[in-house]
Amino acid sequence: MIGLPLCRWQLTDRDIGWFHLVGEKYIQSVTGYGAFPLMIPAFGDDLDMDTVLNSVSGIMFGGSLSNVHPSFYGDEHPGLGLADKPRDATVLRLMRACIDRGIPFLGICRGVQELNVLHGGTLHREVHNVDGRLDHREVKDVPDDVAYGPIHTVKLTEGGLLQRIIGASEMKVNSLHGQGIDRLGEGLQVEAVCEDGQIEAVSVKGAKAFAMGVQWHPEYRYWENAQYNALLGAFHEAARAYQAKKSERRKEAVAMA
Ligand SMILES: N[C@@H](CCC(=O)NCCCC(=O)O)C(=O)O
Repeated sequence: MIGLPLCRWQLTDRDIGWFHLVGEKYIQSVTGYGAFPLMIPAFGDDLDMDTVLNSVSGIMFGGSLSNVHPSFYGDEHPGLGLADKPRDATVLRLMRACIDRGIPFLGICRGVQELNVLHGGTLHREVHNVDGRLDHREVKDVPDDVAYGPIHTVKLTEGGLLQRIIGASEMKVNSLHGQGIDRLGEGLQVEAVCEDGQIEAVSVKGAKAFAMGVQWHPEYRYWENAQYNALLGAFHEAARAYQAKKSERRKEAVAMA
């Protein structure tokens, strides 16, 4: 079972409460690898962590139109665009727990930004307004497969985990984000950098399990892109290994009882 943390949005003006949701492409990139998605509500401090963490063999922190609220990286200026503090609070707890317990995880787009913030890093509020940076935002008024098509090149860190998974020194990726990593969080390893210098992928140094975030969207039609498929496949492989170890430990505990 792969956990998918949900966003908490208001979809109607009617007073019928909030909606907790995730894009279907994230669900498909779980079921497509033979796993089942566990939807994790954005309950923040009220989330029953033990139930979630005991159920999953990995967590995929997907993208969202909302931005991480700057108060989570020590900036008290108002946020830009859509906020989702319940998701921020939930995800930061979950990621911390994954790292502590050695549960494999993959952060995608907003997910890599959350990983950086968890490690004390900061975000550029608008990458396109940083000197020398490309515009990393979604190209509007084009078909979906163009908007989500590979648009710029990232260089993979020589000898890094991502480079070993992909088996190349660079790859072309899609780009649909306004924010991005500014100051790198402590304990993170840069895994990929865009041609304009923007950090595009990081992993947790010395992690007990797969612990990586990428700024692009490997879940978008991953079956048509061998490199996206390799990345998602590596995450799912780590989740299967984690699950096998967990089952083994349970069997041993039963045998000892
Ligand atoms: N809002 C942040 C994060 C961008 C992001 O995660 N986009 C996802 C778009 C929808 C999707 O395909 O899931 C930013 O702008 O940097």
